[in-house]
Amino acid sequence: MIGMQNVSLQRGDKLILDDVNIQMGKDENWVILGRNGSGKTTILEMMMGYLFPTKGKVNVLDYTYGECDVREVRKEIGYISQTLIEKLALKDPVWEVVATGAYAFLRFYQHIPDEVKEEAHAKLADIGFAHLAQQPFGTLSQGERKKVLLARSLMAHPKLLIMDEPCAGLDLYERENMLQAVDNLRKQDIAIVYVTHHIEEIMPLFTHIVLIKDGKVAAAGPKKEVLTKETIMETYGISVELDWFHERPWIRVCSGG
Ligand SMILES: Nc1ncnc2c1ncn2[C@@H]1O[C@H](COP(=O)(O)OP(=O)(O)OP(=O)(O)O)[C@@H](O)[C@H]1O
Repeated sequence: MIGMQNVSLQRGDKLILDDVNIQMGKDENWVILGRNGSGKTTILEMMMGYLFPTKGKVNVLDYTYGECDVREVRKEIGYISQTLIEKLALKDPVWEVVATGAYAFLRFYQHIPDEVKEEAHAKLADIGFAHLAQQPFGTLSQGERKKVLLARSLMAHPKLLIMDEPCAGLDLYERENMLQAVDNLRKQDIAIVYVTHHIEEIMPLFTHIVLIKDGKVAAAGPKKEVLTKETIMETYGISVELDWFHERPWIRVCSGG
């Protein structure tokens, strides 16, 4: 599904990624964890083909970057980030914002085909938002906007969905609501790559974790092997106790770093 082989990225004197090797298989859903500035977003941007490595190779789906048309790859990937929310039209009705996902447009300037309209309404109904369809996007809460973005990303029937901190800034209720929508994606044939700062967001659908430290892979593999109090200490420099409850990891901090 995704392969990064000996990937490094140098910007001036700074080695942002240092010999990163990650192999994400089909039927696996991955979480990327790491401290601020460790290189997580840089990795996502390489997966999207927005950034190219100074060394190494990146394969996504059946494509190899550098040997394919990046626009073709992007058609098969959904990308959810705060930056995208900021670019969408706040005055447009919610269903229209969802419909733009079918073409990766930011807004429509032409007729929207009936079947696209219908699918947008159906996607909103799937997340329990049929009642919000006509409301201007800008009037929604942050949590509602993020769920709408999720519905929008599914309009293009992506094979891969990349999510950069989709729960950032959400209250407990909105976060759990969003996480449930993410977990429900298990019913669809989509591989997910998810970046977060919050370990408890690792929902049961996630199978694998990669820990990034200072631009390097500190550990990668099946979630229960990779996520331990020792690896958390190594990555974050904080001593914790870790418990799995309802197939989600929860941490208790023992002492500051
Ligand atoms: N063009 C650039 N020139 C120099 N350094 C850069 C450049 N772009 C990013 N960086 C640095 O690369 C590092 C990794 O950034 P990145 O945004 O990938 O981190 P992150 O793990 O996503 O962080 P956060 O969790 O805070 O979002 C940071 O230290 C950042 O300052």
